[in-house]
Amino acid sequence: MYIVTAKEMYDIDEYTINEIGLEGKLLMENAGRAVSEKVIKLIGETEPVCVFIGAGNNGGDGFVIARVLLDKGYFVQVVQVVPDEKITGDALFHKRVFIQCGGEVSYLTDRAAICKIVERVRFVIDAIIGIGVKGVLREPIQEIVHIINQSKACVISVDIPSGLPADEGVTEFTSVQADYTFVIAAAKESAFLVDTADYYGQWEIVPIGIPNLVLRKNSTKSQWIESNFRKTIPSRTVHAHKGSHGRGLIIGGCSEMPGSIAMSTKAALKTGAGLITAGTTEKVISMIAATCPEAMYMNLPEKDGYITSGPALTISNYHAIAIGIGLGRRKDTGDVVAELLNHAPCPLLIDADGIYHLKSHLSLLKQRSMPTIITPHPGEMAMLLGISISDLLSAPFHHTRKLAEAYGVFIILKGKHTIITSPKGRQAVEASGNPGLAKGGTGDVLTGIVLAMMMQEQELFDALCNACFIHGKSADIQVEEKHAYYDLMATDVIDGISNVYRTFPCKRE
Ligand SMILES: NC(=O)C1=CN([C@@H]2O[C@H](COP(=O)(O)OP(=O)(O)OC[C@H]3O[C@@H](n4cnc5c(N)ncnc54)[C@H](O)[C@@H]3O)[C@@H](O)[C@H]2O)[C@@H](O)CC1
Ligand SMILES: [K+]
Repeated sequence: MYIVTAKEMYDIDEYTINEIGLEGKLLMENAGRAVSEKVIKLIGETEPVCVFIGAGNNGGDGFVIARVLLDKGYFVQVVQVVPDEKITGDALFHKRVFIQCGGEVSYLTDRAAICKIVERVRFVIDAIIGIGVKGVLREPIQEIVHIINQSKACVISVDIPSGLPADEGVTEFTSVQADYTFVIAAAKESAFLVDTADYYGQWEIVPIGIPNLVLRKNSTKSQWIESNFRKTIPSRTVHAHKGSHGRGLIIGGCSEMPGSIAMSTKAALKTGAGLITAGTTEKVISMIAATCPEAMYMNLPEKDGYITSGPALTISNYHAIAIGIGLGRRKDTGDVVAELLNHAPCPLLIDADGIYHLKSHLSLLKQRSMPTIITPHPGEMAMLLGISISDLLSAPFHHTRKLAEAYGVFIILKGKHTIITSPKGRQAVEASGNPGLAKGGTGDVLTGIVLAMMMQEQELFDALCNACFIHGKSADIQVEEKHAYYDLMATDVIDGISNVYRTFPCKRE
């Protein structure tokens, strides 16, 4: 499930056509057929359909769809929204084939005529513009898009809702609001962004015969889905003992936030960590020890209820360390974060208040010889970058990659579409989870899950993706089986980890 920019998609098309030898006309035929199949499943047998067609290859896909539907006996009306001379190349080829097969094409831009057609059909297929859109839609297409959006018809977009940019970073646009989008060959970046994702409606990718190797060669991003989880999650061997699955240390907690470290610790153990030590203040230990009897505890020095650095903090004996949850923002607490950045001899995960302190110690990241992972939400990420949240969210792939590459850090940018980025710029989107997760404590649970995954035998990037998958799927299964978005609690997400392992057993189990 690759994710591409418009340029990457054009490179993929070009390589497939020129190097692999699959002609453009054939790809268009495949695209139109693949979308038609989905459309037929969606609309049933007798519904009249109107296909709106623009000047480029997206319109060419529209002519193929119109032909396939006509051939299957549907009443198909084709509205071409540009003059005849604009239809060229492969699109013109498929327009001629459509007409040869008995199809009729009307060139229409008149508002009244278009309103009349749209009122009469229950389904509109939007093949006006695809990934070739430049800037805000010009007239008369903009008005036609408004008419489509105001109609009661169910709108099915081909590849991308017309007018919507494929790439991140474009903030001004007018777009078709689709109910369904059948995306050609690979997902486009805009399907994962806060301001553009909803225009797609429900969407799915349809393959059109582009070889996988071409897709792989030309994209650096993909979606992390169930099959990735099943393939990469390591099995537990029968000879394993608690030391085989990682000794982890979680540092955090203060008098006001004792529960956070309890949840991270529990989540780490539930995810499969062998041994977890919670490093926190004496008071917090006394508050949480009974809730998590499986954990060990490290009593850390404190000042006014917050952890400070001191000799009690021993860090040499762990496979991975997490710091930040419920830590507080005092300067001397930040010194503990700096100490770990300087001396932690293992992978280090920094979250929550740890990320706040990291802002003053960013340069230390570059000199670490072991990996560092940060798990910011958009507010924390924007703070690290010194930009606004809206700027971050308009181009999250770009901004996270920039920070990851500049500081050699792995980043999990949390959100509806969580983006995982490696220091080399590899990126994955993990999209499980639901609005029930928008609640205090769920980030602490994720930290525990990530720490546990970091200590299992898998590539670190895969481990981070799998952690996000476990967290999101746990919430999804809980909501499917016994909770609602309202009452899902962070502790329910911990309990639900069992469901994830039972629902998606790893292949060797
Ligand atoms: N071989 C290929 O390249 C394939 C391409 N495919 C389809 O082709 C699409 C890309 O095709 P194209 O590159 O021809 O581009 P599009 O078909 O997306 O759109 C280009 C047309 O839109 C017009 N346009 C752009 N911005 C506009 C604006 N702001 N206002 C009004 N009109 C505007 C342009 O004048 C141009 O005529 C994909 O989205 C996909 O649907 C598929 O058929 C598969 C194969
Ligand atoms: K379209």
